[in-house]
Amino acid sequence: MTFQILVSDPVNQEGLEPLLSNQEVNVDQKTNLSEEELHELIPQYDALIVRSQTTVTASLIEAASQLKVIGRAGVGVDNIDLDAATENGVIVVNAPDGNTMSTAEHTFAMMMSLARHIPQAYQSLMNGKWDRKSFKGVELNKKTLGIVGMGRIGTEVAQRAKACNMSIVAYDPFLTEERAQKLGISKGTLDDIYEQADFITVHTPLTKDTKHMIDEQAFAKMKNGVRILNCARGGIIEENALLEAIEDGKVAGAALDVFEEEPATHHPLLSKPEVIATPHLGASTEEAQTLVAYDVSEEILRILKGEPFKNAVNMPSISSEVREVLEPYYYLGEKLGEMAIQLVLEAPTKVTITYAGELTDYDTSSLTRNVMKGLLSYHLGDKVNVVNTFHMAKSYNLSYSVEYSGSAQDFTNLITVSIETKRGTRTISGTMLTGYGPRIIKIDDYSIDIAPDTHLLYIQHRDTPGMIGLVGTTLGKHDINIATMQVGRKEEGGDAIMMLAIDRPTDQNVFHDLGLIENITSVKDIHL
Ligand SMILES: NC(=O)C1=CN([C@@H]2O[C@H](COP(=O)(O)OP(=O)(O)OC[C@H]3O[C@@H](n4cnc5c(N)ncnc54)[C@H](O)[C@@H]3O)[C@@H](O)[C@H]2O)C=CC1
Ligand SMILES: O=C(O)CCC(=O)C(=O)O
Repeated sequence: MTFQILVSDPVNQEGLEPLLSNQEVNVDQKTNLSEEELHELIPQYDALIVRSQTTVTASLIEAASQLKVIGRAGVGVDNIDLDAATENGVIVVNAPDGNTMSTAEHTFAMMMSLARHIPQAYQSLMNGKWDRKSFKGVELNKKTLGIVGMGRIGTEVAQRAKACNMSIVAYDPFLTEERAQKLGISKGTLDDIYEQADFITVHTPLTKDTKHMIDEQAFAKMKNGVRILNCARGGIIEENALLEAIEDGKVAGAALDVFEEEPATHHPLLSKPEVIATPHLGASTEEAQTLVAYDVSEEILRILKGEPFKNAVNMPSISSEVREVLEPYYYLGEKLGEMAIQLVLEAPTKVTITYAGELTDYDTSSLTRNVMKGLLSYHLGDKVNVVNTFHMAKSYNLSYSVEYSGSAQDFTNLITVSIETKRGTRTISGTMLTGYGPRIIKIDDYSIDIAPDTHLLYIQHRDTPGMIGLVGTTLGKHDINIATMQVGRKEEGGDAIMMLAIDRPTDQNVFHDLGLIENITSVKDIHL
C-alpha cells in the first residue's frame, strides 16, 4: 500500500528527503491551493504537511476521510483546528526544536536593530540622505530585558541577552526559582516585567490566555520609553493598544515579525517610524527549514507505519523509556477492552481500569487509551483510535476511571477492566507472562489462563460430570477444532465456565446445538 501525502505550503526539499526517497509513500507538493481546491483534493490523502500559510479548519479535517496525520513543519499549531483533529482521530505533530535557534537569533537581530534604528537608517541612506542626527540609539548593555515565555526560544534569547550584559526578568508559569537561578535570571511576575523592563519580548504560543495579554492596561504599567518585540505570534500584543502606546510616546519602538492577520502589508503599525518589521521570518533560515521539514517527515513516516512517535500535540507525549516498558502491554490492553465489551449485554455506563504490580510505577495513560480504543472500536469501528478514544467515550456518555492497586495477586503485572451496566458489572483481567506473552487470567470470579486468540467461545454452565466431552463432541460435529480449552469453577457442582480457543468462527447452528446441552446456561462467541 502506498501512503498519499500532500504538502500544501512551501517546505524545504532537503528536509522532505525521508519521504521523497521512500517507496511506500507518494508526495504531492501543491502550494497556493484555494480553499475549494484543498477541500476537493484532501479526501485522497493519508497525511498533510503544512507550515503557517494553510489554515487547517474543522471542515477541511471532516472532509479528509483518509487523513491520519497532519504535520506542522514548525512550532505554532494555531493554524490547525486541534479539537477537530482530535475528534476525528487525526494526529497532529509538529517540529518543536528545529527552528528554536533561528527564531532566537532573529529576535536578537530585531532587538539590536530596534536599539540602533538600523532599518530606518538604511532606508534613509538608500534615499540619498547622510542623516546622523535622527538615528541616535540606545545600548543593550546594562538594560533590563523582560521575557514573557521561557520555553525553548525564550531561554535562548535570555542566554544571548546575558552575553550583552543585560539583566533579565522573566515570567513563565512553569519557570521555577531553581531554573531561573541556574540561568542567572530573575523570576518575576508580568507586573515585575512591566515595571522594570527597558525591552520586553514575548515567546509564548497564542492561546486563550495569551491572546491580547499585552493590552492597554499592561502598557500603562510599563516604563516610559519601553521597547517591545514580538517574534512569537500576532495577537499576543494587542495591536491597537500598541499603536496608541507608540502615539502617546509610552513605547519608544516596536519590532514585529508577526501580525494578527497575515500577510499584513497595509497595517497601520507599519506606517509608524518607531516600528520595524519583518514578514514572519523568525524560522526562515536554511538550517531551520531543513531541520523542521526533516523532523516532521520522519514523524509522519513513523505514524503511517504504526511506529512510536514523540511530537504529537493532541496527545500527551511519553518518554522513550516509558514507551519501551508499556509497548508490550498495548496489545493486551486493547484485547482486554475488546473482550470486556463483548461480555456485557447492555449499554455500558462506566469503565474502571485497574493497574497492579510493576505497571503502577509508570504513567499508564497511553495504555488506558489502548484499552478504551479496544472497548469502543468493537462497536464503533475504525473511526475510534488512540487519539480520539477519550473524546468518543465522552460523546457516548461513557465515563471511565483508572485505579492503581498494590496487589497483582501472583503476577508481576495485572490489568483489570470492569464494565458497569444496568445488569451489573463484568470484569476481566490479563497479564503479560514472560515466555508466554499476553494471557487472560480471570473473567469475573473465575480463574482461567488463555491467550487472547482470534476466535473464543465463552460458555457458562453448571459444574457436572461430562460437560467437556459434550461440548467437544458438539463442536466436532460441526467440524470445529478446539485449539485450547480452559475451565474454571468457584466450587464443586456450582457455577462454572469454559473458555475455548477455536480454529474458526461459530454460527447459529453451533449455538443451537450447544444450547441443547443440559446445564449450559449461556454461550457467547468472542471475536478479537
Ligand atoms: N516567528 C516565527 O517564525 C516563529 C514563532 N514561533 C512562536 O514562538 C512560540 C514559542 O516557541 P517555543 O519557545 O519553541 O515554544 P515552547 O513551547 O518551548 O515555549 C513556550 C513557553 O510559553 C510559556 N507560556 C505559555 N503561556 C504563557 C503565559 N500565559 N505567560 C507566560 N508564559 C507562557 C510556556 O510555559 C512555555 O514555556 C511558539 O508558540 C510559536 O508561536 C516559533 C518558531 C518560529
Ligand atoms: O513556517 C514558518 O516559517 C513559521 C514558523 C513559525 O511561526 C512556527 O514554527 O511557529
